[in-house]
Amino acid sequence: MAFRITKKFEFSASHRLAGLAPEHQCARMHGHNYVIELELGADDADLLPVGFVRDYGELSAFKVWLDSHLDHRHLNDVMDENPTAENMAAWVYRTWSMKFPELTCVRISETPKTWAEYRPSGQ
Ligand SMILES: Nc1nc2c(c(=O)[nH]1)N=C([C@H](O)[C@H](O)COP(=O)(O)OP(=O)(O)OP(=O)(O)O)CN2
Ligand SMILES: [Zn+2]
Repeated sequence: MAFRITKKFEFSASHRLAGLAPEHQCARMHGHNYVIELELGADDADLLPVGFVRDYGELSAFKVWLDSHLDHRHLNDVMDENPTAENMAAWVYRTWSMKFPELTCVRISETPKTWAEYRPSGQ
């Protein structure tokens, strides 16, 4: 795709990761100040006449959902899957790609040093 736009959002939440050795630090409940980025794309022919892939302002619906569903929540209570950054990125993609068909990638950061992304093949 020729055009890509991204918008960044933030939320805070706790989690614990199942399936790790008991002494692994992430097996204990702990929290992160998460950063999440949505990437949307369009080919030249699909750019809106105004010159947008999609108006950034329309992504405010995602912020509303984030604040009500994830912010200051315990992610193990919210998600059916283990709340790793990878699983979260894929879950958010599945949840929002219907609303935003231009969605190409979801990126999640748990710490300033780490990023996980979900980008279906071909996107
Ligand atoms: N591939 C993944 N690895 C880890 C995930 C994950 O979601 N995907 N999650 C965690 C923990 O939840 C947490 O993010 C800790 O990460 P880590 O970078 O290991 O923690 P630190 O900040 O303490 O690491 P430093 O080495 O001190 O910077 C773990 N792994
Ligand atoms: Zn963690």
